[in-house]
Amino acid sequence: MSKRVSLTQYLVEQQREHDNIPAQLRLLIEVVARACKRIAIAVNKGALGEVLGSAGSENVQGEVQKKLDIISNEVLIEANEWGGHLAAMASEEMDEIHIIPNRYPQGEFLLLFDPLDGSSNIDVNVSIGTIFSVLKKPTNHEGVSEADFLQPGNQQVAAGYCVYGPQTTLVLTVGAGVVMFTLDRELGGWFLVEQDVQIPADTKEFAINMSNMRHWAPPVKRYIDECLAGTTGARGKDFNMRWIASMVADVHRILSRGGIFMYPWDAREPSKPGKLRLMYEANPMAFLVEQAGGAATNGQQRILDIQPTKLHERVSVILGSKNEVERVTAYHEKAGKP
Ligand SMILES: O=P(O)(O)OC[C@H]1O[C@](O)(COP(=O)(O)O)[C@@H](O)[C@@H]1O
Ligand SMILES: [Mg+2]
Ligand SMILES: [Mg+2]
Repeated sequence: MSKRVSLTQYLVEQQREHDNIPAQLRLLIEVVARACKRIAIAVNKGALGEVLGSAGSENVQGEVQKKLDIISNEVLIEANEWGGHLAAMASEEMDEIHIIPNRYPQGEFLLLFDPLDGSSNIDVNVSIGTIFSVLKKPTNHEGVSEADFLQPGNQQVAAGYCVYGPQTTLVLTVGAGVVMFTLDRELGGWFLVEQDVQIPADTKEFAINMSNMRHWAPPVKRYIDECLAGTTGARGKDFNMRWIASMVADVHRILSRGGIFMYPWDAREPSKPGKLRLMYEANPMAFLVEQAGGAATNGQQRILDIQPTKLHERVSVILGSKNEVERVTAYHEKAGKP
């Protein structure tokens, strides 16, 4: 068997040879990876660990929280609080930002996460995940506030996710391509399995929740109608469809073999730009997808260029294989908003 490269080894080598991972960021990524390992263990125990089912509470977006949403959030907070790398954290499951308490050393980074993505799949034993994003705290003032988090995604210094599926895999970018590490449960370590991940520019596979079709805007309807028409329509080729309902798992498939993922604006709640969260879901995934040669827009503009106005902001998401994303975006441009 060829020599295995561990996550630590990979990060240290990147730091030494390419100077693209400062020591504090490397340590922060390792802490997040350790937290994901703990979440993976809890996910794996399932009913035996009494982690399934609803927690009986609601988060700031009015969604019912699952026990694992709360457990994963607590694991990430606890693991990252004392390390000295962070100034504050923000989570899909917390109304407000979590400032690192004074009793711990303060760091220069901000960590944002969707602790458990794909909550509707927890109890049915389908792949779920954790998504994270790292920003630098602005240095022009003392202390930290929510406003410090409101940076466009193009300011991210690292982003990634962990997918808890048949394998537990950590996918990471620090702005120099995308790498994947799989957890070896016996050894308890992460090992490099994929380097320089690339998304093919063309695809014949789309992912969208088709049950919302009647609520879509015309450009999305046009694109999907053309895919469904297959060889008999404008595209002249047949398409396949996949929808896992865990963004992490759908994006992981796209990073592995290409495809397009869409959770567009729809008319069910017209005042909301979309279902997915800009800061915890769209930005980190857009960073990864672009770093793998793909594209990510909200139909109007590059997701990474959106200036957030609030922490829990939602956004329409179209991402994956470049040529397909550009096609859907062009359909939006022709049609005007949304
Ligand atoms: O059930 P729907 O409407 O198809 O939504 C599925 C989408 O919702 C999400 O589960 C939202 O994430 P959370 O589970 O973190 O709330 C995405 O992962 C997924 O793409
Ligand atoms: Mg999510
Ligand atoms: Mg979630």
